Amino acid sequence: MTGTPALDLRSVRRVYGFGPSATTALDDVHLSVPAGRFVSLIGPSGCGKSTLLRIAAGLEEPDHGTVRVHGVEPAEACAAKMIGLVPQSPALLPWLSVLRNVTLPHKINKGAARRRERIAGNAERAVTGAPDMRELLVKAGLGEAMHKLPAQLSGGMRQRAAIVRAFGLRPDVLVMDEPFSALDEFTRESLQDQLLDLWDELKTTVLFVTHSVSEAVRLSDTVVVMAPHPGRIVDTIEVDLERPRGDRLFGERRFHEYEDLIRDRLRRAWRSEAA
Ligand SMILES: Nc1ncnc2c1ncn2[C@@H]1O[C@H](COP(=O)(O)OP(=O)(O)OP(=O)(O)O)[C@@H](O)[C@H]1O
Repeated sequence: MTGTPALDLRSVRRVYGFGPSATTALDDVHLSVPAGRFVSLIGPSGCGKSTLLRIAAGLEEPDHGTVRVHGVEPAEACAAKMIGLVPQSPALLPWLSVLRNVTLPHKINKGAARRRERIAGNAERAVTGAPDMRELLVKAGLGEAMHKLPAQLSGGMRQRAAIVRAFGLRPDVLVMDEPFSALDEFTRESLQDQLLDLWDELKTTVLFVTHSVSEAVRLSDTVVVMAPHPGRIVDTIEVDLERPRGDRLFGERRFHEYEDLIRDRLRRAWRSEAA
């Protein structure tokens, strides 16, 4: 897959509604993400982050422009289960144990592996198959909880289960829409650690929406700053901090310099809107 970006959006435009009440959610968006990168989208409310995610995940089509996922159209990538989605609140099936919830997608999507193999250059990932879900649950701190029902878990545990489930199909691209926004700070940091561990092990490309500057810096290789009216990309910042990025990172000057830089770019995005 060398050379073909995991995600490639060119001149993407998305407008909701018509006439004077139309909203340009995305205007002339270009984004190319090499395979294996962790990219965060950050920006004021309404700047089109979720719209961009939905378009990248094939849940919505742009009005103009092209989108490719490992060189193919999002619909084809979806059919081959190359794209995983973690929404803001975890949608687990309440009558199934955690273990059955996370293994279910693999069971019902067996045909996807064959489709994936047929997509040029993608055979290598497809044949490696699904990771051991019990092992992933243990890694995510859910070893004791794997036979419990979702209702018996805390919010943070449910979100961890949803992340493990998304990784279960070994998606080439994982899109995550503010998955930790409803959690307290400590749970959030612990989930960031676990997400980074899983990402490091499975080498998935991640597109992650967040409102938290420190979360974006801690997790990402690249932070994409967006501005609204019209929704657009205004800055792309490469985060050149060593990995693994444990708690120690919070004490490092360079970490805070990146936070300051991104806050400054966000302020400019706000000002450009107000002007
Ligand atoms: N289905 C829709 N119909 C009409 N307008 C929509 C629709 N979805 C999004 N929009 C509008 O498009 C713009 C971008 O919305 P989007 O949800 O992508 O922004 P966001 O950056 O994710 O916002 P937030 O941070 O508040 O979640 C907003 O003005 C929103 O009102």
